[in-house]
Amino acid sequence: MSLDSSAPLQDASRRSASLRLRLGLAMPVVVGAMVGWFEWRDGGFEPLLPGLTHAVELVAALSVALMLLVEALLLRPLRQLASGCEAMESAPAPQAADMPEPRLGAELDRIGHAMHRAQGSLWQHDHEARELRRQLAEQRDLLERAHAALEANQRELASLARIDALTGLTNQRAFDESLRREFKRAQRQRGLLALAVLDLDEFKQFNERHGTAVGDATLQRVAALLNERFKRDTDIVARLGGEEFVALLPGCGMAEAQGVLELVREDLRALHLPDGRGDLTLSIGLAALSPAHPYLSAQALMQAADEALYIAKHAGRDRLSLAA
Ligand SMILES: Nc1nc2c(ncn2[C@@H]2O[C@H](COP(=O)(O)OP(=O)(O)OP(=O)(O)O)[C@@H](O)[C@H]2O)c(=O)[nH]1
Repeated sequence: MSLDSSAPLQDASRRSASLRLRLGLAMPVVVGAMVGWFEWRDGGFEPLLPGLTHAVELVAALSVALMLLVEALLLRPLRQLASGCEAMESAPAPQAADMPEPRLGAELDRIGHAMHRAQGSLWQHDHEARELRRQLAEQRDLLERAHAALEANQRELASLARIDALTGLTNQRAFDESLRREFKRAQRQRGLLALAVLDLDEFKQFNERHGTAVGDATLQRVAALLNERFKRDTDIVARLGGEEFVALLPGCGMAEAQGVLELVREDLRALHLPDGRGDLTLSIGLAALSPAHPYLSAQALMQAADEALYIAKHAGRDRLSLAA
């Protein structure tokens, strides 16, 4: 069954022509009636009769004018609308693919896609930034730990720089500082300060007989002996190097120091460490600062103790020699 799509349009066109015809007939009647009513109201039908021709002309003119007005304002637009509809109806239906997308919709779509891509990109950047922050925190943590380890190492190094690695005693550098400090203090306070230099006898032979490892162990035992004998907080025992030790005894005079040092010599002999000639022995040089026996400087006191040691060695070793 086929549908005639032009039928409603033809019907509308027919109704438009019929309307025009009815208006053409009704208009003179309506206008005539109106003119008649105005004439009757102003003076009845008597004055109308002589001017009938004039009235007919007036009705005809007004009817034509009204017809033209209706034609221009109503009928012509209606016809144009009808022909427009007719054209739309007769045009082939556009395929969906051929239909251009509305411009606004396309723009909104493009903006939507761009925003979606920007959102993805922002999310990616945010993710990368978080990852970078995490790595940065890790690196900072590592750096802080490395810094702490470095500080600990530096402290240890500084401490090692003041300590003899083999015996754990104060080393020469730290001892020199202590000697200068204690000497000045004793001078200022007119106090006592004893300084002993202790040197193992014939230690070269001892090493050769027992080996360096035993020699090392022996140096450690001597260090322990000295630590045992010089226990006061103010006592300072150091290893100057090789088989040479020192004991700095603030507040200690010559006689008191001599007594303790003789005990140290006995302690060592009691260990019975054979060196080829007999047991290992010590030679000691002792010097002491006192108001009665001043020295000009810490170096002078040290030199006096060294000279006393030299005398002890040349006097046959295994003895304590007092500085003059
Ligand atoms: N085992 C060991 N031996 C050392 C160390 N330092 C120095 N010596 C040794 O101590 C010996 C010192 O020898 P010398 O300076 O001739 O003195 P000595 O043999 O004790 O002779 P005198 O001092 O004159 O009695 C050398 O053989 C050094 O090698 C050490 O740290 N460990």
